[in-house]
Amino acid sequence: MIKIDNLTIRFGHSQQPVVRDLSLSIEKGTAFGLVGESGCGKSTVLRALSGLNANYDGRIELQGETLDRRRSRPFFRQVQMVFQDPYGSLHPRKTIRSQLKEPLRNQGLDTNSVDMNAVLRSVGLDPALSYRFPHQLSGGQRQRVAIARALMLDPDVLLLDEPTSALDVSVQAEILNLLQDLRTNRGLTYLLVSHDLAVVSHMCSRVAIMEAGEIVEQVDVGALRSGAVEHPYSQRLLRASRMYGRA
Ligand SMILES: Nc1ncnc2c1ncn2[C@@H]1O[C@H](COP(=O)(O)OP(=O)(O)OP(=O)(O)O)[C@@H](O)[C@H]1O
Repeated sequence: MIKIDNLTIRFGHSQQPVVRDLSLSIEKGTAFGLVGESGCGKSTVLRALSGLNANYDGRIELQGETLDRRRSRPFFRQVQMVFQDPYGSLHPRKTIRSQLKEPLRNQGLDTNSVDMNAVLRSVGLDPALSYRFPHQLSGGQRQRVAIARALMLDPDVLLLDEPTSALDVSVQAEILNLLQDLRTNRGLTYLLVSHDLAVVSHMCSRVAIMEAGEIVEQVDVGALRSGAVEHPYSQRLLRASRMYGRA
């Protein structure tokens, strides 16, 4: 579904790239995790893939087609992003209803062409909440709204940037389970960025471990769960995680 070849990203005139020669591929209908410590470049990869940053070297393919650096409208029907902080990603003075219609407006589609109430129900929200503003919802409800907005165009791929790390621990599991169910029911493909090995091991079948802009190792989730990682950095990350001792 997604193939990234030799992605390199620099900011400004810096010689030192923030992401260096990164390659990975993601099978359709699977969830792929990108993990690593804060600042290693995970979000930068996601932003390049999503079209938010067109300034990269290398090649990104979607379903076998190389993407133009300036993404076209159809790209956004296929690929949508969910950010870490739903409060920041939702407009404070617009109702949920109005914000859910935005992706349709951006595509020049009739805003009544999608059954918004059905989408809201599919993320576990009562459609009556759509007349509220973001501050009138809980953190978990807001993230459900952000997920609903990403689903309005019925995409194939969701790019998930730390989708639960701004939430209470009790709510995190609910949102992760929701994302799991949505992927299965809709046949979605996920690229999930997280600093939390427990989250990626719960959600993903394949995981790339990133250190300072480079992937040091890619493993199946079984290897992660059993501690069978080889690179010293991966071993250190595993020892430091809350998964340590559970394997
Ligand atoms: N627009 C930008 N201009 C300059 N430097 C940037 C820009 N965006 C990111 N960086 C730098 O790139 C590096 C990687 O940042 P990035 O946000 O991708 O890391 P991350 O692994 O996602 O970390 P976190 O989990 O904390 O978000 C950091 O050193 C950051 O300061």
